[in-house]
Amino acid sequence: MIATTNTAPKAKVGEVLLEVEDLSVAYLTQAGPVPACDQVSFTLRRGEILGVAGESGSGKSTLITAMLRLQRPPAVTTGGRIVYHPDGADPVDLVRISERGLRRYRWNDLAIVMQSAMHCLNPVLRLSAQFVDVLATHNPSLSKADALARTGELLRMVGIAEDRLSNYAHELSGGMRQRALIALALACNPQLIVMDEPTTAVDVVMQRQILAQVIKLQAEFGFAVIFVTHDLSLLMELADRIAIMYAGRLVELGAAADLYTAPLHPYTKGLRDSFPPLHGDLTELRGIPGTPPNLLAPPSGCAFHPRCPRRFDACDQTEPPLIEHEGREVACLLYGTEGTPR
Ligand SMILES: Nc1ncnc2c1ncn2[C@@H]1O[C@H](COP(=O)(O)OP(=O)(O)OP(=O)(O)O)[C@@H](O)[C@H]1O
Repeated sequence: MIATTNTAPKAKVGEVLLEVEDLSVAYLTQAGPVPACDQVSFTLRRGEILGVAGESGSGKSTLITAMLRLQRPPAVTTGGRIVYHPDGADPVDLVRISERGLRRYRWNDLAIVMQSAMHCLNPVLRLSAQFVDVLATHNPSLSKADALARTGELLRMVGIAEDRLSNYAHELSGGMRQRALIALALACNPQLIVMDEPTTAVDVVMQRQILAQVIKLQAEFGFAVIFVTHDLSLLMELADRIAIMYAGRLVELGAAADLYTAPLHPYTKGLRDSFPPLHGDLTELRGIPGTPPNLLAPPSGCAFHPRCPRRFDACDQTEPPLIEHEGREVACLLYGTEGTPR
């Protein structure tokens, strides 16, 4: 009998897992640094599902790749800390830990499912070989037969029949590849799975199905999830809390239902009104006029002010800090330090 899957002990659900503090990441381009992630801070608890939403180019992928230190040049982490609290051990700062030290946690504790499933699976290896490789690396004493049995179990968990074990990546549909990657991410019983929205090869219905499966597994095993998407209505269904990014900054963070039903930031409201609600009557969709800024030359003050229906005089001069307001965090001058809307 091989060890079955188990992850974060349920009793620990709610404890702090990760603290991201003032994380800044820039792409050092010939035209100058692009501050794609600018002093982002949030705390993630064990077993929590955090959604990260924002338009294309708002810095979501930059944030999550930097969190696991998987960014590639020209991206550079220019400041901040990512404090990971391993189960039963002292916290570590993932920004400063050695590459070797980091390897201990990456995949074992902190797994990521990237946007492009096709490119993450090895095209010349059968699925079975890829899983056995990963399992053997993390548990050298596992026999091949046990590794294969465990692979079958992992694939079943994400709804892939075992007869796919001998398939190559190109023989799988986009949705299956995505599921296979999720199974691979689950292989080492992680504490956290970070998922970037699949942008190609998976339609919206398939995306919902895959996510529903992840949430089911999450409920069973208790790992935390960070899920990145454009689609706020999807997060409203799945996430405990939602973080909204605009031009590399966190502009609102709060409980999913609060943020969706009563958004504070005008950008959050615009984003919400750009997607059809999952339930209820169809309403007219209103996009957000204008386009996200060029981060090489961002607008002065609040980066959203040129597109904001509620801007006032100070908005093009003062960059709003992220403050606490009505139980959530928001970066908008409409909400003063006294906590009252102006
Ligand atoms: N290799 C790069 N060189 C320079 N700038 C980059 C590079 N990659 C991304 N950027 C810039 O960084 C910013 C954030 O990009 P990022 O991909 O993180 O956004 P995103 O919210 O994940 O977008 P999407 O939803 O389209 O994936 C954008 O302005 C983008 O143009």
